[in-house]
Amino acid sequence: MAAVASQAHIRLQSATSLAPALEVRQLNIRYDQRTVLSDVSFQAQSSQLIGIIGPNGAGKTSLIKAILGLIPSTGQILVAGQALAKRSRKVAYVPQISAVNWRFPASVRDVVLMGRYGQLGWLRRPKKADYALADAALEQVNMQDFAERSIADLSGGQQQRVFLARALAQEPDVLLLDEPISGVDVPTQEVILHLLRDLSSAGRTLLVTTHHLQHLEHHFDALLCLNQCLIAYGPPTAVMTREVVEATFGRSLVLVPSAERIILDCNHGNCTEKQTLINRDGSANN
Ligand SMILES: Nc1ncnc2c1ncn2[C@@H]1O[C@H](COP(=O)(O)OP(=O)(O)OP(=O)(O)O)[C@@H](O)[C@H]1O
Repeated sequence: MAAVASQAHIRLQSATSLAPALEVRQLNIRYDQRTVLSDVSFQAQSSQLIGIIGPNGAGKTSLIKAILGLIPSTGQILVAGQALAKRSRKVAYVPQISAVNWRFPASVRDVVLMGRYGQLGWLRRPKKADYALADAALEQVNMQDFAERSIADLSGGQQQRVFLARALAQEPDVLLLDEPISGVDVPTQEVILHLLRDLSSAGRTLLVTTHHLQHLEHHFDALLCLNQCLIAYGPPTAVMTREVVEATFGRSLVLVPSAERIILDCNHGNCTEKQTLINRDGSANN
């Protein structure tokens, strides 16, 4: 009997190890009577760093929230081949900083320890091992010297790294990050993007929403282009075609890197539309 049970366990293990780190099947999201995302299906593998792009209102945040089970949706979400409900602790979330209100007093270490609560339950106190994991997560994002500081006293970029540490303290296999490089300066963007690459190199799967189009080719393994449905999914060089960009953003744009800025320019031969200059910090000048 024990042999049969252990064979079944081995079969389950090999089935789940072959499964993608994350699989979304025919996902539909509606708010009230309005569909905001329809029929989205894709797979993400271990060690992949995936950018989610699309215009305002495309459904990027909604996709992340649906994967986390925070909003109702239909379809299937599988984590390592199992239903999200069984593996939810293996999926961590880093919210958009602007969506978080950190006015209540909490130290950086306390915020990072919150990443352990899923494992602890609300009534159990953190143990030595939980503090060790929280401190290790702070070191990973190079914020160990700030452990005793109040989270409210940190800059946006520092807070972003603390939220990343909180997610890491959860020991996730899949990390979902909502605009982690928005609202921070260029050097901090680079620090965060390199951190994300280190995490994916260590075997994690990362899905990252971004409006910073200039980072796409250098930093992401794959892009998921959304505009109320999945327009395209694949390596940046394959995905960033004129047709896909037009279908995603509603007009044809060419990304031209220059030393100081990226020029988003209309690609129609007879179009008189003005250029949009996107600065390296992501802000736009028309
Ligand atoms: N709680 C909600 N109730 C009703 N509609 C919502 C809700 N949250 C989002 N929406 C709508 O769903 C659509 C998709 O929003 P979502 O925030 O997912 O887009 P997004 O691509 O993340 O946009 P942005 O780039 O502006 O952050 C939008 O039209 C938005 O108005």
